Amino acid sequence: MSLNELYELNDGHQLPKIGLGTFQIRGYQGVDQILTAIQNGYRLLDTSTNYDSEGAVGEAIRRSGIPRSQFYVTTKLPGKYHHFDDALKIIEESLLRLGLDYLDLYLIHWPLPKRDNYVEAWQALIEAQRRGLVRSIGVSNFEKEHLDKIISATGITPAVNQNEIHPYWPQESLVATNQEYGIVTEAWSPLGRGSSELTEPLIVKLAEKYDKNAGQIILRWHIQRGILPVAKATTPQHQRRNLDIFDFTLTETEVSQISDLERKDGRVDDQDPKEYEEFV
Ligand SMILES: NC(=O)C1=CN([C@@H]2O[C@H](COP(=O)(O)OP(=O)(O)OC[C@H]3O[C@@H](n4cnc5c(N)ncnc54)[C@H](OP(=O)(O)O)[C@@H]3O)[C@@H](O)[C@H]2O)C=CC1
Ligand SMILES: O=C(O)C(=O)[C@@H](O)[C@H](O)C(=O)CO
Repeated sequence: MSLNELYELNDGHQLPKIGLGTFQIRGYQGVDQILTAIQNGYRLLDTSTNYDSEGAVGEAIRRSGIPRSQFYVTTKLPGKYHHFDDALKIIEESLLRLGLDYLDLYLIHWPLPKRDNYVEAWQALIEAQRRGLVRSIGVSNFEKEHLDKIISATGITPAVNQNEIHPYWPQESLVATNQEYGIVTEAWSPLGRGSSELTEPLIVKLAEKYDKNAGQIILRWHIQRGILPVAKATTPQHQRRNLDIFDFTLTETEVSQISDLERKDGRVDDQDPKEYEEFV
């Protein structure tokens, strides 16, 4: 397996095995940090209208001098735009902010089931794909019941579900559901947002065994579970190391041992998709 291998999506498109998260990477400094990541080899860039980093992502792509066709750009629909016409307009706004004429992947950021407009939002994404604004469409933070509802209402299965996944929150059941439905799972906060997961004795022991660092062990665990981690890294050394995870293999037992680090309160920020309301 190598960095150049791609995940195949259920709509015929592809995605790299790992991406760069851009939550809180913005402004001129953000452009520099994303440009460095691109120079270090990242081609999948994950942003969101909610992050206010779409401008920095687009500028870094332009400054890189690398053809747009080599990038995989993802952005996401905020909850306040879960209505059909609004969603299509904000997708166009994202394209304007990024300075691109299509998106590779567009996700509903959160289902917001209390508001219960996510089926209408999904219908808008289907229309955006039909109009050629986006290549692939997917969801984020959707659980089985939310997936079932949009699939039965429209007959269209998302290509991707981006979920919170890290060693304290491995989400084995949801990952299995995504797999059963032919949906590629992306992991957000794949490193537990740089928390104590990186100093867990098991992770440190495996890092020594494989002559890697803790972040690389965790990212390798995602890859061997068939998951696409979207890891944020502003430090150039972290950026480089996080791509250097394709020259070793954890044993099946080690993969299971890392999953066993699960905690009941393992979420990074207590964001339960059944309850969570976006901050805007
Ligand atoms: N769909 C959704 O609802 C959500 C999506 N996301 C997406 O997921 C992305 C990643 O999640 P995020 O919450 O940012 O957290 P991550 O789990 O990616 O952790 C990022 C932190 O880990 C540090 N780090 C990165 N690599 C290493 C390494 N090799 N060793 C040690 N530390 C390391 C970074 O430091 P440094 O910056 O110094 O390199 C940073 O502090 C977001 O940026 C966003 O794109 C996030 C939350 C929710
Ligand atoms: O970063 C994102 O994509 C989010 O959805 C945010 O909610 C993030 O997880 C967060 O923690 C904001 O405080």
